[in-house]
Amino acid sequence: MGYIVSRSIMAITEAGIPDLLHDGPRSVPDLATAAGVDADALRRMLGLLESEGLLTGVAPDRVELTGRGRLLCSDTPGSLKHLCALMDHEAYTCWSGAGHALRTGGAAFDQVYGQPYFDWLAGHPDDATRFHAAQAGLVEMRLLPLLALDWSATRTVVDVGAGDGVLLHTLLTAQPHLAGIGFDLPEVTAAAPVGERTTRVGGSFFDGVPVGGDTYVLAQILHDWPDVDAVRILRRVREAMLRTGSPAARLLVLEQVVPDDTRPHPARLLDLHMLVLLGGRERTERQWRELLSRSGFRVERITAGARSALLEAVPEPD
Ligand SMILES: C[S@@+](CC[C@H](N)C(=O)[O-])C[C@H]1O[C@@H](n2cnc3c(N)ncnc32)[C@H](O)[C@@H]1O
Repeated sequence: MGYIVSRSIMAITEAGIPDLLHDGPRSVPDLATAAGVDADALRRMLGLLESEGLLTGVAPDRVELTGRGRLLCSDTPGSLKHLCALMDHEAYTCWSGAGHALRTGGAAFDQVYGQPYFDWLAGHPDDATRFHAAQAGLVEMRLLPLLALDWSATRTVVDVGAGDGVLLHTLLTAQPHLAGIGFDLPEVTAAAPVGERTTRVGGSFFDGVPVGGDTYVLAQILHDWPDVDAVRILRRVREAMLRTGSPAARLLVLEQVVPDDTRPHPARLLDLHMLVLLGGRERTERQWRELLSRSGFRVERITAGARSALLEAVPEPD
């Protein structure tokens, strides 16, 4: 019955309740009026979330967020509000096909919606806008390991699967000597804002990626795909790097690393979500090393980050 908790968190967040509690405690009727929701239903949902440690004070009618609950506010550093938007709608509905994923090892989304997720997004621009905005909202934490790197040997960075381009924009703002190429599907690049010193290029990374970069970034891309496709993407990136011939060529992969032990870890949940949504997977360190080696890369370093690990690799020569 865990989804009753997660659906309640999504409903409360979508109704804007955490932001209404941002400045301090409020009564349930006051909150219900401000959010335009039913006061009795709100009290019962808040009661559940109080027992989950997200807030306090439902019975005395002085509702207040806890530190965990604050993660649902828009302006909390590392806010998870965007994750709620990302896990809702089609990302939630496709879990009704979890049995299909279990039987076949492939995406449940394709069975429930009749086509692969990124194809479906291309035909549903409003959902695509929500998806890319939610991804962009999570970039702030995702790119922290990138910002800590030495960028002095890089002139041009190619963000492969750049989405809205927020990661590239933030990186270029922090490193004013860099130019950027944001590469994604044509319909995504067409809808994305063009930042300063940035070129947008549309195409599929299964056909090839732009040449001309010293550093190539793959942020939350490879986990969308099973190994056979991830290797195809990595080989395309390596081809572009070898054709460019930059002496500073490096690949930066921002992804989860699934722990080898049995302790609970968000990467385990994301691993199954990638399976059900896309037929993809999260990987252990050993699996990452094997995948990159099979694709012609040598892993130089793996650094743990707050929300994503950073894998640094260089292309092996032909
Ligand atoms: C999980 S999002 C990651 C976005 C971004 N890198 C980030 O960290 O927020 C995956 C991205 O891959 C893009 N994508 C999917 N299939 C693609 C393809 N065949 N060629 C290029 N980009 C693709 C999607 O449009 C989406 O922007």
